[in-house]
Amino acid sequence: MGLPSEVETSSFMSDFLEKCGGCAVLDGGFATELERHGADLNDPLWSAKCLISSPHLVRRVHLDYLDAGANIIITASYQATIQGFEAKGFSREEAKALLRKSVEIAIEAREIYYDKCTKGSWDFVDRGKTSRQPILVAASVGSYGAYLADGSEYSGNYGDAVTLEALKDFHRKRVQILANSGADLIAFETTPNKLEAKAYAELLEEEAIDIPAWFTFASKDGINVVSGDSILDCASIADSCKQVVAVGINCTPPRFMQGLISSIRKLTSKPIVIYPNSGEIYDGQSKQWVPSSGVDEEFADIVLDKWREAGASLFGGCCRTTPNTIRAISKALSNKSSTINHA
Ligand code: MET
Ligand SMILES: [Zn+2]
Repeated sequence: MGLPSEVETSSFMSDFLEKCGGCAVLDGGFATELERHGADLNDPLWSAKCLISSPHLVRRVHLDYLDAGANIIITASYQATIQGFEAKGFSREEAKALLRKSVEIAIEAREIYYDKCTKGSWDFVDRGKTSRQPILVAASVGSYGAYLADGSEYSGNYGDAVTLEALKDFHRKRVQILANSGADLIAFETTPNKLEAKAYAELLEEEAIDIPAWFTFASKDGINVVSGDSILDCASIADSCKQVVAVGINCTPPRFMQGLISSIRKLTSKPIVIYPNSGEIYDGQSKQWVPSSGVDEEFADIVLDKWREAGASLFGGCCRTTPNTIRAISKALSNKSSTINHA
């Protein structure tokens, strides 16, 4: 298959959003939900450990989020790297197979869910024609800091020795594999600094990656990304990259979202994707989530309205959010679209 035409890539997300009724629902905290099912993720591979030890749980969590109303599910590859698997004693080929497996499990969950919907609901059969809720599988790519598992994921501080070329080399093979795995898009998540965003953009271009991607950044202050780089600079790197079909924020307290969405909106006309965490703060030293001193509203209707007005159109949850969060988002959005349709 050749490169998608620019027109095809640029309409990918708007076409999908139209099919979803204007806004799409993402899944919620993946690792969080694995832990709620009993997985022990205290490991350098974090959630990717379950690709080895409990793939059935990975499938279970994808299904839980699909049942909750997600239109986009994100694979368990956030902290899955060839380097990380090799450090565990896997061969290079086995490491690559584990990366592919993260996508295969998500695709399998989508098939199971579609089957269940077709068999179980009259709503899906319309005069002999089966209409299905569109579901995308997004292959997760976490940052170099996530691989280091030393807290730099949330400081964005890699030191001067880590150059643009080093970051590109670190991510290159994984991105190639995920791009050819059957996933619909690549989700570059929790991006902590401008340098890594630039590395992703250049990689997509150099490797002629032929599936779309989104870039989401994390922020601790609602103004900059976690490294202190300006969100405007980061968003403009994403905006200039033709394979990027959405730009946004993840794993950031809900209270910062409105301001960040407004900033990003000034820089790009691409769809804006947001999936905040619960508002608690991750302490990289103790590897624990601690309550924050700020005030966070629930993901209630009213907050979603503000985020929509500010310009976002894809909504989900990150760490410490659960299928209940996603169910609430899905319900709030479908209430809105039925109000609009019946107006
Ligand atoms: N998709 C990842 C997860 O939910 C994002 C983690 S952000 C630290 O587990
Ligand atoms: Zn998160």
